Amino acid sequence: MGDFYQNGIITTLHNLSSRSLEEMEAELLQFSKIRPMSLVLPCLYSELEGPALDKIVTELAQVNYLQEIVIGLDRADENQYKHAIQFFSRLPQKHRILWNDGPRLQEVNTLLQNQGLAPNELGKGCNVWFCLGYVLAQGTASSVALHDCDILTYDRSMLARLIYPVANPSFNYQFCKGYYARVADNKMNGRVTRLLVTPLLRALKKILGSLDYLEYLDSYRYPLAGEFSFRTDVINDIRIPSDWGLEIGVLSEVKRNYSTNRLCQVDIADRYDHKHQQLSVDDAQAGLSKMSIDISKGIFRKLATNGVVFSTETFRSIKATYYRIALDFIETYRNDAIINGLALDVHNEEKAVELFAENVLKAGIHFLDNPMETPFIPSWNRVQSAVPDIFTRLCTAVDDDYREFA
Ligand SMILES: O=C(O)[C@H](O)COP(=O)(O)O
Repeated sequence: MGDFYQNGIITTLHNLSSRSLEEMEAELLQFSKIRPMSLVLPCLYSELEGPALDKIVTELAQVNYLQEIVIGLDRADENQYKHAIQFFSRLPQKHRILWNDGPRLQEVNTLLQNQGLAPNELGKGCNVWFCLGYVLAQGTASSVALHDCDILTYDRSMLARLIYPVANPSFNYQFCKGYYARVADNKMNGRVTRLLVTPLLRALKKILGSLDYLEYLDSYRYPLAGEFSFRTDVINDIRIPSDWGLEIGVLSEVKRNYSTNRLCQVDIADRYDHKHQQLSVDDAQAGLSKMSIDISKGIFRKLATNGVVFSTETFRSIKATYYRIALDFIETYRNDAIINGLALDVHNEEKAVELFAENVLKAGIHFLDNPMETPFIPSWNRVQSAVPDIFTRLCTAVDDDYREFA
């Protein structure tokens, strides 16, 4: 059991009791009569062959309060799509798979591309965007949860706790972010969150002063968590980035659209482990290196829309300040690890910080050189106004794929 401290400017919902999952699920089932709930699962075909997703599906098969599950399937050919239909067939809930690479959804994509409305980068952001469009098109869910498909420590209480704050009709939340400690195999993980995001936010506060946006982002205990939930109307007006800035981008968008007392975070698990990517020191287009560049660019871009003026010199100071603060954080993490009997490889931590420091500067310079570049996919409101029958096209494509191959 943790503490009950409220940090920052959004509500934190802690895990303070040993309340049974069954009791919580019984409540969720009641809520579902007033607020039908949907789950969105963005996944890669390779995750169907990995160790996490099979257990996730087994757990989800026991959930009785979900009205539908929408699975976004990336990087699958026809046979793999057919296999996916079979793989998910043990879900008793109504479920649909968006075969993103299939000819029907590709045709929808081309139509959007011709109007300049399609995502300009493939990946999780694009996958999530199409899934959310499909949820809107169905028009029946009023609360939606979304989580990653590589969670090795998944159990269905994660979903119950994640969706509860936006499912309980007596709560006023529009958006809720999950948090947890990424500790596994006796190690502290979450390298980008611990070593890039938190020290970068602290460095920016030191240089730019205590801006509302920075205080807000710093309130999230795990800003990069891929687990969040929201009321369906949030989808209409949200612009999400197609790159690794997805998580931070969603946090920025909900802050722009709602007052902070409609936003919260919830403790969803004691432990969390997932697939780990390479640091990728030699390739800025891959792994945690690309992630750190996309995230830094996303934060700088958002600060610019809040009136902050950047120059090469500012970015040099941000890099230097970030570097110093991040090194101090390594010491903090090291001591936190020691008191808990965990391992922490200080050399690897410093290697990551050196790379992230370079990338903070790279991201800054890139932003100055390309001020008009935007990874944002248009909101569904805008797409609907440009292509009024987009939802019918989307649903028809997904349903026809299913009919043809199921
Ligand atoms: O959450 C993070 O910081 C990144 O996803 C990297 O996580 P990892 O260090 O646990 O692989």
